[in-house]
Amino acid sequence: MATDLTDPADPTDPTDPTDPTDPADPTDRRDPADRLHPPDAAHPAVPAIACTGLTKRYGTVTAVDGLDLAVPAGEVFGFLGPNGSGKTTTLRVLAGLAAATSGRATILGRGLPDPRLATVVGAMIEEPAFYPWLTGRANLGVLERTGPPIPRERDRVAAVLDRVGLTEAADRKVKGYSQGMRQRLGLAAALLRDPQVLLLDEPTNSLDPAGIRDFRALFRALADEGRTVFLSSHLLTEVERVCDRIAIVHRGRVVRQGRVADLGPDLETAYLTLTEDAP
Ligand SMILES: Nc1ncnc2c1ncn2[C@@H]1O[C@H](COP(=O)(O)OP(=O)(O)OP(=O)(O)O)[C@@H](O)[C@H]1O
Repeated sequence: MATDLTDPADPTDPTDPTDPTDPADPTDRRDPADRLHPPDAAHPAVPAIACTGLTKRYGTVTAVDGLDLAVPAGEVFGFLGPNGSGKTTTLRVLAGLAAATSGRATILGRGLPDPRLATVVGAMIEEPAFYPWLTGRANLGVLERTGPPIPRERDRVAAVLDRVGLTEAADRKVKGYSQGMRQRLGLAAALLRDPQVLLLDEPTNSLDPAGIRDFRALFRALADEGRTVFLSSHLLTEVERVCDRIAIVHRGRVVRQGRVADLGPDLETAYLTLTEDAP
């Protein structure tokens, strides 16, 4: 992906979406997504992720159908829905891997697509691709050298390998990795550039119980650091344990979003009721 190193706060940058307007100003009639700010996750008025009428069609298939979403910064947000309801497609659009057919999406106030987001968004979507004949550490080294700039840290690769519990296996070739180890390496790759927003597609689906527990703690720690973790999942119990809020998507639309506690005592019942005519 091309990298634009333009200073986002540079007033001479014509593409700079920074807008000094107070986002809480009730007299400002513009679309909230147009009242833009520097990419600052700590700014409470700017949702980390916002979608308005987001639509993605593949030929005659409408994968995402007018999806509205608001994900606050600094939280773990669960994106739930039946098979084929549009979760991965939404994540692909948010990660810049697919273009929306219509509608609007912003991350940290920046309208998509925006190449500058490559430095503040980390993604693990579908099966992460790695060179099988290289070690996990070497694969991350390739990403470190080829992508957008990386935080100045003595050994960033070692730090993220440690964070996902892969230090011991770091010098083994990826072709010998289990599914769960690949998933850990995928998360390490997503964390490499110290992102403010993480987009994770079913990040725990190959992990053993200890791995799920470790990832849960990691997601919470990332959110406590002010980052936003947006994850899709079918594991309702896990989502209940780790997420602050959720959205339930059905046939490409959000049918419910809010705090987990507000969905009633039983997330499974709420989910099944809202998606009962799913194929
Ligand atoms: N590249 C594509 N070409 C055509 N149709 C696609 C493509 N990608 C997704 N779709 C269709 O879009 C719809 C949504 O798919 P998507 O993968 O986003 O669902 P999902 O909610 O992630 O499903 P799952 O829970 O099974 O992973 C499905 O009908 C799927 O067949």
